[in-house]
Amino acid sequence: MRPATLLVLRLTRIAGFPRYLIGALLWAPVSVLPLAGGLVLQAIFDRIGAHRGVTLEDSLRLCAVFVGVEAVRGLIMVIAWVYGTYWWDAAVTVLRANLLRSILTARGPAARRLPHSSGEAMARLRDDVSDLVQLTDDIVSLAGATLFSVAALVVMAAIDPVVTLVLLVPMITIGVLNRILRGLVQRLHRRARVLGAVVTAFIGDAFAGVLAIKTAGAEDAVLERLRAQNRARRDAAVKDRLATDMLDTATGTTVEISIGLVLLLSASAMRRGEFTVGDLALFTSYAGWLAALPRTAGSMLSRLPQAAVAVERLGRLMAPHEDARDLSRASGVWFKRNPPATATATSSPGRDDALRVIEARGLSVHFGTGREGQGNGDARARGQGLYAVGLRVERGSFTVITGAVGSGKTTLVRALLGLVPLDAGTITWNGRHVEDPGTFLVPDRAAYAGQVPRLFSESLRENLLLGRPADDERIGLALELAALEQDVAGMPDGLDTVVGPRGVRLSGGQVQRATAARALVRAPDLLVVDDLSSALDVATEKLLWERIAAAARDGSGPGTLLVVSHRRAALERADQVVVLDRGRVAGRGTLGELLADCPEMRRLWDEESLAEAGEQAPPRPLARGAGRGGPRSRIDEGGS
Ligand SMILES: Nc1ncnc2c1ncn2[C@@H]1O[C@H](COP(=O)(O)OP(=O)(O)OP(=O)(O)O)[C@@H](O)[C@H]1O
Repeated sequence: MRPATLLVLRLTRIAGFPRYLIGALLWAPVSVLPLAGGLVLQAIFDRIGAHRGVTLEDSLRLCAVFVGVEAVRGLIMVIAWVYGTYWWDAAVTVLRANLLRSILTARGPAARRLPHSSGEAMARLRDDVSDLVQLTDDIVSLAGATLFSVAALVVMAAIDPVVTLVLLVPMITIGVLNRILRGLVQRLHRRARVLGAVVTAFIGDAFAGVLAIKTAGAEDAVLERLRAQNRARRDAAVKDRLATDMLDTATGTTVEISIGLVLLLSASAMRRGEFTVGDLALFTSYAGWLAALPRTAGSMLSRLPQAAVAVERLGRLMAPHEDARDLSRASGVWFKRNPPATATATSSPGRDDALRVIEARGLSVHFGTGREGQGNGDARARGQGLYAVGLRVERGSFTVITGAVGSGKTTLVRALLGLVPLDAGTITWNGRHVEDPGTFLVPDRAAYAGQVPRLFSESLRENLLLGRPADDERIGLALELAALEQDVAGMPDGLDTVVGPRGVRLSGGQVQRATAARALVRAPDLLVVDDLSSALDVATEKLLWERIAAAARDGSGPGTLLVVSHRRAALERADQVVVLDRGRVAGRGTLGELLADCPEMRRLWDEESLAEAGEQAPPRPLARGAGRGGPRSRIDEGGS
C-alpha cells in the first residue's frame, strides 16, 4: 500500500474511529437532504402551476416543510462540523506530535533530517500536515456528493431521462476541466507555498538576528530583501488564487449553462404537458448540488499527488527507520483533561549501569560540501570532520580535548553523544556496545553543555530544570559549581528572573554558565562541556573547574568529566589530554607528557600562555577581557 493511502486510512482512526465515522454518518444526511428540498419545491410549484385553487394555508404549509428541511439540515451540519473539527484537530495534533517525538527522541541524530531553515520546518508541520488531513476529510465530502448524485439522477431520470442525460454533459465537462487544469493549479499552489515558507524563514532569521543586522548597518538591505521575497510570494499567491478562482468560476458557469439547457429542453416538453413547473424547479435545484460531485472528485484527485509530496516531505523529518505508521501512531490526544504525567528524572537510566568506562573506537565523521555524511577528497585534505579517532574515559577522570580552531573538538564530543551521524566507529559503555548514543548518552548517564548556549524565554529556574521536578538543593549546588550563584543573587528576581528571548537579558558568560548549570542539575555520571572559554575570563573558568573538581572528589558533583578546552586551568587539572589536529589525534597523555612529546601541544600551550598573560595584565584601553563574571569577548549577535 502506498504511504499516502496508508496514512489516510490510519488517520480515519485517529482519536477513536467512531469519531470519524459519526462525523461521516452525520454528513450523509447533510448531503442527501437537498433531495428532499428539491421534492418539496417540486410539490410547491406543481400546486401553484396546477391552478387548482391552492389555499394560502397549503402554500404556507409547504413552505414551512421546505424551511423545516433546511433547518434540520443546518442543525445536523453544525453537529457534524463540531465532530469534524474535533477529529480534524486530533488528526493534526497526532501528526505534529509524532513528528516532534521523532525529531526529539527517535534513534539517530536529527540534524541531518531538519531542513536548512526553521521556517521550512514550520511550513511542513503546518501545510503538509493540513494537506494530509484535508484529503482524509475530503473522503467524507466525496461520499456525500456521490450519494446525493446517484439518488438525484435516479429521481430525475424517472421524470425525464433525456433532460437528465443532457444535464450530465456539463457535469462531465466540470470533471474534465478539473482534470486538465489540475497540474497547473497544483504547480502554482506548490510555488506559492514554497515562497511563503521562504518569507516566514527570513522573518524568523531577521528577528533572531536583530542585533547582527543593526551592528552591520544592514537594515535597508534586509528590508529590501524582504520586500523582494514578499513581491515574489505575492505574485505567486495571486496566480495561485486566480487559477483556483477561475476553476471555481468555470464550475459555477457550467452549472448556470446546465440550468439554461434544462429550461430550453423543458419548454417544449412543458407545452406537451410532459414536464411540469415543479419538475423544472426540481431539476434546477438539483443541478447546483450535482456540481459538487465533479468538483469534489477533481479536488480530491488534485490532492492525491499533493498528499504524496506531503508524506515524502514529512517522512524526511522522521528517523530513517520510521515510516508512515510511526507518523500516524495514535499516541493519545488530550483535549478535555490533562495528559498523564511524563516520565521524569526518577527513571534514572544511568543508575542501573553506572559508568565505569566509556570508550570510542575509530570514530569517523566526514563532512561534505553541505551536509554531514557526504565526505569527499577535498574535505579530507582540509581535515574537515573526524578520521578514526579513539577515546577512553574512565570513571572519576578528567579528560580534556584540545586542538586548534576547527581541529574537530566539537565534532568529536558530538559524535560521541550521537548528535552527528557517524560514518564509522563504535562506542561502548562499560564494555557494552551503544547502538544509538543519541538516546543512550542522555541524563542521567551523560549531560552536555554545548559550545553555543541556548536559553529559552522563560525564568532562569525553568531554563535550568527544563521540565524536571523542582529541587532547590540541586539547583543551588549546580549554580555554585557553575560559579553562577553570585550572579543569581544579584538578579532582581533571583532564579525567577525571566531571561528574555534566548537569554538576551543575561551576559554572554552568564548564559554560558547557565547552560553548564543546566547540565549539572541533571547530576550526570558523565559531564561533557564544550569550550566555556569563549564567554568566560580566565579567573572565572579557573574557579569553575576548581569547584567542579572538588565536587567530583567529595561525590557531590559529576565524577567524570570530558571537556573541550584550551585553557591552562583545565589542561593542568586533566588526567588525560587528547590533542586533535585536522580531525586526527595528534597526541594523548598527561599535559607533562604531551609538552615533552607532542609539538602541536607545545604550540597550543605557548599560544594559550601568551593569550592568558595578556588577559590577566592590568586593563589597557581596548583590552580584550572583562572582570569576573563578565563576558570576555562574546557579543550575542543573535539577540535583540
Ligand atoms: N555540520 C557541518 N557541516 C560541514 N562541516 C562542518 C560541520 N560541522 C563542522 N564542520 C567542519 O568540521 C571542522 C571541525 O569543526 P569543529 O566544530 O569540530 O571544530 P572545533 O575544533 O570544535 O573548532 P572551534 O575551536 O572553532 O570550536 C571545521 O572545519 C568545520 O568547518
